Amino acid sequence: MGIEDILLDGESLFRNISAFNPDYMPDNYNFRDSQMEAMAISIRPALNEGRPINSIILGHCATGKTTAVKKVFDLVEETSDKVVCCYINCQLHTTRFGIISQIHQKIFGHLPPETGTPFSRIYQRVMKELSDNKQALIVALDDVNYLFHNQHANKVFYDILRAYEIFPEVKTGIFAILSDLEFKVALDKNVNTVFVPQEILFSPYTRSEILTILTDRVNVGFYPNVISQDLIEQITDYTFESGDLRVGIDLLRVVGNMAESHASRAIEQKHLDESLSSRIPVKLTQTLSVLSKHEKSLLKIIIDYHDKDLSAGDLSKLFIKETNSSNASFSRILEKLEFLRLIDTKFTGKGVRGKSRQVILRFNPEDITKCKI
Ligand SMILES: Nc1ncnc2c1ncn2[C@@H]1O[C@H](COP(=O)(O)OP(=O)(O)OP(=O)(O)O)[C@@H](O)[C@H]1O
Repeated sequence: MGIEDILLDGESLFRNISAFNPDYMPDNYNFRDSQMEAMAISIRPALNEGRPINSIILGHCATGKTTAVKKVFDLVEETSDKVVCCYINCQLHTTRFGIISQIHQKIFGHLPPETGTPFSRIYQRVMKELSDNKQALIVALDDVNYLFHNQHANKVFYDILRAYEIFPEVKTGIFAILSDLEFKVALDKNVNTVFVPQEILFSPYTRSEILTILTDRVNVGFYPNVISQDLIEQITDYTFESGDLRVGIDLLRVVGNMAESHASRAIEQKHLDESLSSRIPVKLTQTLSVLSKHEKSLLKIIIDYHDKDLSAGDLSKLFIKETNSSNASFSRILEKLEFLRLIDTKFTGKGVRGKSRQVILRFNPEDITKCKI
């Protein structure tokens, strides 16, 4: 097939390819009723001028936490205008200013000016509006562990939860979403004075639940008979073993594309085999996509020299030479890469006062290179 044929060939196996996108909102959303009820119960007091119940929403990755929160928020906003529900992705918004700006956007429909307006003025404007409208505010902080990095969590929680000290009428609550149970202890440490939450737990999906979810997605995303039951079962096994539902949803998209690129009318075993052999972990792709230019540069240097056993000091010299940045910036970025769990650092006992550190990649360097950072 020539390139033109590929572009013009209207025939597709996908009825709705967006069903495999990471942000797709499934109409059919099963197995999470009890968690969604618990969220509704936490929000209910706010519908009657009470204070919402703070909650921590815990569960491994891809157990449906974000989707459940967004669905409940939509339902609340359809039911009542007494509560403003604001969902914030803390991977993207990590500062007090960034977070209050998102709340501002939710309330006023636009972001505040990025420069020149101090935090306190935006904060007052937001809270005054809520107070005038007698509205409560619920903020869902997704992947809240990203706020621990620069010790922003405590301030952000304080900003939101202590609004009543200045505006007694404003009732506020937080849903803190965490996918790594280890971080729960860190959250307690970071915000224990202001945040005493109830827990809403998202347990991992069973194999049969995964099968149902993937089958639903197949029915929305592909035309009938594009994929056999046997292949769906194999993808279910692979997903169950990986412990990440996103792997299965993404794999469906990849095998569909693979079959299309072979101009096949259906997905075949060889397409699945080929897709599995060239897979990049989804989680890795996601993490790499939020890195800045300098963060990527340092990661590339670490990859290039990963088998040379260089110390952090050696890497620092290479990084400074390539990017013209300072040693402080090297240390900050190294710490961030470690925080994102892309690398580990280990003291070797060598160097000045035994402070020399070795930097170890936590991922297969080939996988990172495949992501074309
Ligand atoms: N019960 C379900 N039914 C259908 N699709 C689901 C269900 N649970 C999760 N998904 C799908 O799995 C993917 C991940 O879900 P979601 O982002 O809500 O999980 P999460 O727990 O917030 O993940 P993370 O902690 O990694 O951010 C999404 O594509 C979502 O549509």
